[in-house]
Amino acid sequence: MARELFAIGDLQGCLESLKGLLEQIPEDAELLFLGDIVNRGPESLETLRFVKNLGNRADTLLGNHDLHLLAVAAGAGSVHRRDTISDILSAPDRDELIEWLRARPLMIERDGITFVHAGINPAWDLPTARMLAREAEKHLAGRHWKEALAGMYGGTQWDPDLKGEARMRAILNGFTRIRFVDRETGELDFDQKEGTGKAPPNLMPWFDYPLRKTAGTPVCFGHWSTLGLINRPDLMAIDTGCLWGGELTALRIRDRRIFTEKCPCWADPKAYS
Ligand SMILES: Nc1ncnc2c1ncn2[C@@H]1O[C@H](COP(=O)(O)OP(=O)(O)O)[C@@H](O)[C@H]1O
Repeated sequence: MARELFAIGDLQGCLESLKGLLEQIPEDAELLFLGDIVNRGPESLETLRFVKNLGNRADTLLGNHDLHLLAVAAGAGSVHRRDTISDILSAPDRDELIEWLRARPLMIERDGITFVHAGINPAWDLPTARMLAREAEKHLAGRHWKEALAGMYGGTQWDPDLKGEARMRAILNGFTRIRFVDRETGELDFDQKEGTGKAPPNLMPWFDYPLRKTAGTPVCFGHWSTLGLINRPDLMAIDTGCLWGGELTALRIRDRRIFTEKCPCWADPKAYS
C-alpha cells in the first residue's frame, strides 16, 4: 500500500509540538510541511535540523519566515526583536541548513491538491502559479540566490510585466504572505493579520475573491493563524496558531481527518511579547 500523506501546519520553532504530533502519525507516513518551519518559537534551529533530517520522508514548503531567514543569511535583511533565528545564523551547520532551505519549493501539487504556504494570488490560474513558483524557486536555488533576495521585503502587486527584484517580491508575496485582498480589485493587502471578522469591509480573504483563477482547485495552506481551521473539500487551512496558544495541526490527505497537538511553547508568553 502507498504510504499515507499528512500535511502539517506552521511549526515556527515548536519542536516539542511536532514530536508530540508525530506520535499520532504512522512512522512510515509521508509528511508535507506547509512552511514557516522557523521563527518566533523557542527551538528554530533544532526544528530546522529535525525537518531537514527527515530526508525523503518529508517535503517542505518555504514560508515567509523561512524566506526572512534566507534574506538575513543573504545579507538582505536583519534580525528583529521578536525573531528567534539568531542561533541558526551562528550554528556550525548554518551553511548546510541554508543551502537545504533555499532549495525548498513554493508550491507542491500532490494527490489532486495544491499545497502552498499562504495562498495563491487570485490573478494566477494554476499553470501561471506553477510557472511562477518554478521561476522563483530556480532563482532561490541558483548561484545568484543572494541577489534574488536583495529586494524581497515589502509588498508589490502582481503585474506580468514586472522584472527583477519587484517580480521576485510579487511572486513571493503571492505565495507566502497573502491573506486579504481588495474585494473590488483582488489586490493584496499587506497589513491585516486578524481573522475574517475583524477586517475592514473593503477586504475579503483571497480564497473568497469571486474572480479567483484557481477557484475549484483544492488548495491546502497554513500561514493565517487567526483564520482558524478550515477543512472543506476545496480549501484546507491548517495553521491553527500552535505558537500563539493554539495547536499544531496535521491533515491526513486520504480522508481529510485532522490530528492536533496542543502547543507547550506558549507556557512562557513573556518570551514572545
Ligand atoms: N516581503 C516581505 N515583507 C515584509 N516581511 C516579510 C516579507 N517576506 C517575509 N517577511 C517576514 O514576514 C514576517 C511577518 O510575518 P507574519 O506571519 O505576517 O507575522 P508575524 O510576524 O506576527 O509572524 C516579517 O517579520 C518578515 O520577517
